[in-house]
Amino acid sequence: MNMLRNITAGNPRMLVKPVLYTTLANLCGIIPFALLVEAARLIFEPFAHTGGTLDTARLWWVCGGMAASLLLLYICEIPAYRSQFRGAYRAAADGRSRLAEHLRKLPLGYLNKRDPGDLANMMMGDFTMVEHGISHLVPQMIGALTMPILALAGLAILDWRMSLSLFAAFPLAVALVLLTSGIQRKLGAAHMRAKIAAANRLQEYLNGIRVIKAYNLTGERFVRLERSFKELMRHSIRIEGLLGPIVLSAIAFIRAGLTFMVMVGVHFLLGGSLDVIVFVSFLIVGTRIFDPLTAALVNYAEFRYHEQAGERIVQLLQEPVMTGDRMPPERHDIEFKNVTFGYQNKAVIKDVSLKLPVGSFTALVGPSGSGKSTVLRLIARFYDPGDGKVLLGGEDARAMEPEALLRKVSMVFQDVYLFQDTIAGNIRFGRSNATQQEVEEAARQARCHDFIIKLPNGYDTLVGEGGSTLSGGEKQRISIARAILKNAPIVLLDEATASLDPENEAEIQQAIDRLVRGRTVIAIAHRLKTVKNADNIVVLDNGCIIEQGTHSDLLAQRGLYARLWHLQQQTGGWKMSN
Ligand SMILES: Nc1ncnc2c1ncn2[C@@H]1O[C@H](COP(=O)(O)OP(=O)(O)OP(=O)(O)O)[C@@H](O)[C@H]1O
Repeated sequence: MNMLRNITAGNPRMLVKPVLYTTLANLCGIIPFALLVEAARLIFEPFAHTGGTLDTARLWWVCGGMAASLLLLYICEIPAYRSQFRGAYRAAADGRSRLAEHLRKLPLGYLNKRDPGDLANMMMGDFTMVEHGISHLVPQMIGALTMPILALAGLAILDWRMSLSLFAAFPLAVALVLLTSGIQRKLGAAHMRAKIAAANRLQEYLNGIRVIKAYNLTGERFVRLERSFKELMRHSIRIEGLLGPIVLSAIAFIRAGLTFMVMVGVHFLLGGSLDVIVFVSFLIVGTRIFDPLTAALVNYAEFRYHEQAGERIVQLLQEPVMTGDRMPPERHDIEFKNVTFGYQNKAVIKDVSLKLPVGSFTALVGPSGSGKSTVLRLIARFYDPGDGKVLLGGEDARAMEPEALLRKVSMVFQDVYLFQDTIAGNIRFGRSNATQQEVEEAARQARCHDFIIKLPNGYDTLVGEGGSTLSGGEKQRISIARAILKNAPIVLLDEATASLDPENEAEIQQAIDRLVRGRTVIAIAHRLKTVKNADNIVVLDNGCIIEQGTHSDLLAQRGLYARLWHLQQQTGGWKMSN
């Protein structure tokens, strides 16, 4: 049952139709075969028994029956074929959507632990294996087993001794395959790991191609990629090299069964206890069932390998998603109550308590790695705190439905991701049902309308994956337009202007001013002048709040903020660092 659950990526019920239709088609496939045996019996009858005559009328009926059964077989095979392929592609398409949905609901902490290439490989590669399993391996195995099982039953009626001798070695072949299934599984798992590692290294190579070129890491120097390919080659050779002899030995056992049956048959024939026609029937059937049985064994080994791909999907689908089903309240103040949080074991936010009243502008400043981005991630509930609580409108965010909570939050980060879509489509990610007018109004407020209409296709211009066809400043403004369109009451900003030229910076600052008006805002600031007017400036150091207050309060305290302020005043103040 586990195997069936795995090969269908957790949905074994979808096998019902393909299995039923395929079994039916295979049963129909037995009819011409049985008629062939009957035809052989009729033809050999006159030679086997003195005085026997050829029953031509019956022989013609048998021939007619064979033709009719071929037509029936064709009719049965169509729904079988359709259900196999429809089932396979539907299972993969539904499964991929289910997994994508599940990934979205998993805590970011879980996703961070996994290589993105691993997940991409699972989405495409593992589901392709599931498709192949359902469309080819399952039906082939059914086909390969139906005929021999029925033949065994039919032949046992004719002569049980012969039937037994034909299948005598079969249990040995099955035992060999089953006993080695542990080794097969281990080899399959190692091969799959090597395949995923190679896919990950390839993705890393492609993503980092600019750095690789810039540092001349191409060719032999990029050994990681080469090593992963060689490792994959080694595992591929090992799996074939070890599994091949096992399957070949099993096939040899089946072949031995056929030879054994011939020897037993000759013995009984010479002893007079076996009818020559029965012997001929066994010879016809024996040679015909050899191929499907061999195919069943090869299929089984392949099936176990494909099943592991499904198992990986099933395991991922069982990872617990973020809990919480309460709707967030209409109050939009935020409070951190003694919050402690660490990505792994080390705490990066330590006992932080902080209040962000409705409509206030709070700035987070502090050295690199002090935990500013982590505070934003906790508000958006990308993670839940280890200790303490994050309250939204006075209620614990942990009890809230993560998606409903995210609807309350707009985020503008330094690295903007634009999807491979039109500019309008990208802005509409803020609110999918927005009209063109609303999209353009948001773009105007975000100071990007003017550059958009100068593009060849205006709002319908396609931007590449990751937004690579636009400048950094343009991408930033589109992401602000997106946030303006979303119109959420809470805005999280990771200082967007840090790496831009002054002209772009001024435009983005104006766009941000429009975005934050009247909302609860928390902004990470690297340059202190951008948050001089904030209602509250919170200074973080090593995960702790060491100072907070308005700009003038903090200058008066003469602490870290005051020191950094003066430093930035003297240097023209770029990004703050340790
Ligand atoms: N996904 C993660 N997994 C593990 N550790 C992380 C992760 N993200 C951040 N950290 C660590 O947590 C600490 C705080 O990181 P955070 O990004 O919150 O700091 P920051 O103040 O925003 O830094 P910066 O100003 O450089 O962006 C750092 O030591 C960082 O290395």
